[in-house]
Amino acid sequence: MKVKNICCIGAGYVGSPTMAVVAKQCPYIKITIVDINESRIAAWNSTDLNKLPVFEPGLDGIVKEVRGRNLFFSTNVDKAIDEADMIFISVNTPTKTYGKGKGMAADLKYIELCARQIAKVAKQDKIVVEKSTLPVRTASAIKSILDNTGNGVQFQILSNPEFLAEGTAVQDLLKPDRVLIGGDTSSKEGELAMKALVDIYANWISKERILTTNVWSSELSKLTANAFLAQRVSSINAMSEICEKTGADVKEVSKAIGMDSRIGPKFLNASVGFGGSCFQKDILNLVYIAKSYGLNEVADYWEQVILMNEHQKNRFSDNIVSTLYNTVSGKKITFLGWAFKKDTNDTRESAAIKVADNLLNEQAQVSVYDPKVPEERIYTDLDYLNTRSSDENKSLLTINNDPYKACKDSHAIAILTEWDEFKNYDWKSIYKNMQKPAFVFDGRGLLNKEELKEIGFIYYNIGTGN
Ligand SMILES: NC(=O)C1=CN([C@@H]2O[C@H](COP(=O)(O)OP(=O)(O)OC[C@H]3O[C@@H](n4cnc5c(N)ncnc54)[C@H](O)[C@@H]3O)[C@@H](O)[C@H]2O)C=CC1
Ligand SMILES: O=C(O)[C@H]1O[C@H](OP(=O)(O)OP(=O)(O)OC[C@H]2O[C@@H](n3ccc(=O)[nH]c3=O)[C@H](O)[C@@H]2O)[C@H](O)[C@@H](O)[C@@H]1O
Repeated sequence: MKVKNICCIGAGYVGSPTMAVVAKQCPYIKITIVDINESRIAAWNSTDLNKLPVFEPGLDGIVKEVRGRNLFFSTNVDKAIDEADMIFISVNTPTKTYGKGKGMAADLKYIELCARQIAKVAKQDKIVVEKSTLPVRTASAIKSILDNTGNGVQFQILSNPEFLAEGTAVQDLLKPDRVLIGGDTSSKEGELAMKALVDIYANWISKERILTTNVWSSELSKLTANAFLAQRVSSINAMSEICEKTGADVKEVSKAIGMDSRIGPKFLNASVGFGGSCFQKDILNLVYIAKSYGLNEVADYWEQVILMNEHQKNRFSDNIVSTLYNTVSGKKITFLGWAFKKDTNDTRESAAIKVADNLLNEQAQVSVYDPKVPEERIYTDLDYLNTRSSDENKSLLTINNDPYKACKDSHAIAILTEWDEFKNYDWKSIYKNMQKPAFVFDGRGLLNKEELKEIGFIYYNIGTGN
């Protein structure tokens, strides 16, 4: 079967870049991305490419090329489902905030709504692809809903988790390390459905990189990959604290261990803590799954990755307070960066949020500059914590579109995101306009320590003694 019409439910950070790249590489497939969020769809349809809801290097060019050709954004979910041969579900699967599994399990209500809607609308056989990250065995729940509430048509469920990282999404999609497709390997229909999806990717990805497995292995591999990646960050962050106490330098340690080909050099940058919408959520989900099978030691093992990450964020803000003579009350502290990593406007679970909250508890005046994150997003992130009223957050935290103004008169600068532009600032002029002594707390090991010290800054880096 050759797929000619795709519907993708969910126009977020995954659905839209992924489908834009599929549309670019497969001009013969008509793709409609649908979402219930009208303003998000309107923004994807905006003629001003700077207004696209997701900032990703290279994405605007691709959207310009394919939008209106074979890629469409719409709120008409039923129509797109009806017309499609293959439907990708790429909706959010956040941590549950209520009921059983609160704070740990994945909330699958959006997934279930999609399944019920597909079942209601579909009048011909469809292949349904799980693109969202899901707990292992979710495919059986989706299948049960589709088979029991559908119109008697046949559904094949595939798992096709996404491994793109934000900030490099386009490159990751064009040249993935691998594509993973899980399906029903025991039936002819299952094999055919998998082949239909393999054939789409094979338009630009070599067959050796397209891996097919049973559906449970595919679902679990996604959670496993994120757990391993996050574990590496927590591991190097744990070493960073030992480095600070012993005079070792975490960058040198990373380099030394990374040259061992069994360890490898990537993902060994010590930081203020990992953020992003998925690492924490997916590990919590894994911990919940382990606990639900009574595997308490397994659950505790993975939970430690999150606990270490919390510790890293707290110890960063604690260090700011203790270094500034044990009080930051009324002192201006400037945050350079709010996004959870560079080259994205995404702030979900960004370390900056927790660090800001801790400092605001100490009555600091926090001033924020981020090149891509809009002002209202920053306040929404803080308000979501419910630590203090929205008015209080607004009075304690200010946002500035000019980094030099953001830094003026501050006692300390904290680097929360590794945006490249921070390296090229005129640090002499920033120093001149700050309170003295002027401190820099580099949560990303981004700046040139010697240069800053030469200017007069007192400079703290994660993972090096002073
Ligand atoms: N953000 C990332 O880098 C990655 C995310 N993932 C996974 O992909 C999934 C989606 O993540 P994001 O794109 O970041 O989420 P997102 O929150 O940016 O986008 C999800 C979209 O789905 C829409 N939606 C929810 N229910 C709907 C429904 N019933 N009908 C139509 N639209 C609906 C929402 O309005 C939202 O716009 C999650 O499971 C996530 O774990 C996987 C790999 C990378
Ligand atoms: O499922 C997902 O959502 C995605 O999660 C991560 O991608 P992402 O969160 O976009 O970004 P990463 O580059 O993995 O960074 C995550 C966090 O770890 C931090 N990090 C990363 C690497 C490192 O060495 N040190 C470090 O602190 C980053 O600053 C960031 O806050 C994975 O890398 C993707 O493969 C996966 O698809």
